[in-house]
Amino acid sequence: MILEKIKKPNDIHKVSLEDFPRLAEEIRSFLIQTVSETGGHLASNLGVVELTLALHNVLDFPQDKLIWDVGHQAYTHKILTGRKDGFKELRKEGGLSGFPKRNESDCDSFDTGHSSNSISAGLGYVRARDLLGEKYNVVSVIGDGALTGGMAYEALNNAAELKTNFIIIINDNNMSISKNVGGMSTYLSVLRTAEVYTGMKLGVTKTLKKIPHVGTAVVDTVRKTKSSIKQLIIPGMLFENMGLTYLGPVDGHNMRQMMKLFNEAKRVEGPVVVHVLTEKGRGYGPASMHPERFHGTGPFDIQSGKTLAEKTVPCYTDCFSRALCSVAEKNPKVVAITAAMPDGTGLSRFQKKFPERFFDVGIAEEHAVTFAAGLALGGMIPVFAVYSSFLQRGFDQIVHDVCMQNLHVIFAIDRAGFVGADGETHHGCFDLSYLSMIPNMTVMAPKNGKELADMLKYAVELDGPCAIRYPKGAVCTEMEDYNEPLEKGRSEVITRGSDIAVLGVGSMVSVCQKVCEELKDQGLAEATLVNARFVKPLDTSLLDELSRNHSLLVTVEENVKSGGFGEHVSAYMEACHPEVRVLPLAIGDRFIEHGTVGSQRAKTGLNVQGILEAVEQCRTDLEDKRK
Ligand SMILES: Cc1ncc(C[n+]2csc(CCOP(=O)(O)OP(=O)(O)O)c2C)c(N)n1
Ligand SMILES: CC(=O)[C@@H](O)[C@H](O)COP(=O)(O)O
Ligand SMILES: [Mg+2]
Repeated sequence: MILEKIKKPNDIHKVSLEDFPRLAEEIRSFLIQTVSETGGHLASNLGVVELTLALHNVLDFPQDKLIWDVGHQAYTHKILTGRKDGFKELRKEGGLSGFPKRNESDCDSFDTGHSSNSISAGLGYVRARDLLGEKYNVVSVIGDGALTGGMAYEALNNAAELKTNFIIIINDNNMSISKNVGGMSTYLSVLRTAEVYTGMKLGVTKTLKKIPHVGTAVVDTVRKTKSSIKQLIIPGMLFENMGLTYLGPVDGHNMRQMMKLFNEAKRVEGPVVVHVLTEKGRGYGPASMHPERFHGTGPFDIQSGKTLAEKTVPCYTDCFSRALCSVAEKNPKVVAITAAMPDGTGLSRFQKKFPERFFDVGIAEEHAVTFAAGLALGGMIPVFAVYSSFLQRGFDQIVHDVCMQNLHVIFAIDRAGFVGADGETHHGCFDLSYLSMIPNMTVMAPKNGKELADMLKYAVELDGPCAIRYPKGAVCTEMEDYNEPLEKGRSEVITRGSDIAVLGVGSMVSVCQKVCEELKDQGLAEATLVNARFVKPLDTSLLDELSRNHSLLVTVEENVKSGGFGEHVSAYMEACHPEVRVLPLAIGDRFIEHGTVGSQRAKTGLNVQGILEAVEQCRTDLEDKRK
């Protein structure tokens, strides 16, 4: 095994070029075997094996800086930097992260997880390097999907002014998670067939030279200008016209060609774009045939490619997906938007049923929000289905373009709360805070799948901006008999008791129900259980009512404490009912790394045991104070 020789960074330099294809094969077998057991991002990683080998061959770690956009494709980089043994614990608590992490290795130059920021980060490194008079290479690797995100263009625009070396690699596999979309994707397709243009270029040169007296001079002049004759033939040489050198396209599975080009790129005094063509899922039949299914996968059977999930339980995404189609059938104004995640958000079903009312805007959450604002003003009812953590990108647009104009835009926010194996970059634990502080916004969270469907119907009828946030994973089917009609800003009381009231938000309601049962089993008076339903507007009339026969209100939410539901309740109670103690339970002021959702909830005290302990502690404090 050649792979056995790779124990630490730069060991690749000891491998002879002839052995590279075998090494690539060994890495692919290792990746397939490992990910089939642990789950992870397989297809993208299989596509960049040779690209990573070629890069490692021309770079030195840790002094050179390699920044992987999104970072889901950095497995080979991890293997080549001495982390192969860690793959047994890939994405598990305390184990190897699925993304680059500076605290995991000094060969990881930037922590990533969200897309389209690698060029900005790389450019920052370049400017710092030059200011400090240091000498190292900076390489940002960005996928064709990530290149649909606005930040990438802001960075390219800025990078164009550089006079020193900065290598930007476009890893073009003609796929985002799903089929890539938009004009840039089309443009890359044109460049992909550049051999055709190379042929034409020679042809045109010959033709020009045939023009009597001036032909040769024209060719020479064009050659001498920076623009090169290529521009006469390739329509819109976007990168070159901007001031970046464009090299490629090069076969991303041909290591010799890539290394030659990378070495050339290192010599360019300025920003250089190297266009590398790769195949997503390469080397594993099921993944190359279904790259979207193997983009991120759970454990699977290598032979058949089938996932090993014991049984398929319906998830919130599925529930949302059906509910949306149902409201869209009744209301032709309902349109749906995704930022490159039709499968993850469940919009694929809508896309099939209502193709003309479906919009995939690429990985462009900021644009999606303002696009929705325009749709709303034009008379449609847009539903932007998006993961909580990715919506963070669109914050200003929510404030400025949607809420300030009080527009009827619906945000269907998936993956709200902990997400497990993807870790801190992907948790949706800020949305309750960053949404509920914006004027005009209504913020809801359903206790179960049935309520999610009801909230969506309600949101379509409502006017003004509105968000519904729901968690990753299996849908809660408990408490389905509790389904009072939704009323703006009104919570739902599930059980009425006294002394202690437990107010849960969304995913935490079923957990709170178990807490109340436990409290009852402990011989305490029956606690009141409240399904908050609305985080904004706050149900202040219920809080007034609860203040009459409760001494303690416990709020529980899968969101950071700062700016969350609990803080809003605390502020109100302090102002209006200071005699009632509020115990806000939420995520503390820190990032929670990868693991299982269960362990992440336990770590932050958001499980039955954690809540009971906090309540017990609080009651003891109250008792002590009374004495
Ligand atoms: C801001 C943001 N939105 C959405 C995502 C989800 N996401 C992760 S990878 C990906 C597709 C990336 O495509 P590409 O850059 O071409 O990489 P490939 O998977 O093809 O290697 C998407 C949409 C994300 N990580 N960050
Ligand atoms: C890398 C990335 O951002 C996505 O692939 C993400 O991991 C998808 O998460 P889900 O598996 O929850 O859809
Ligand atoms: Mg791609």
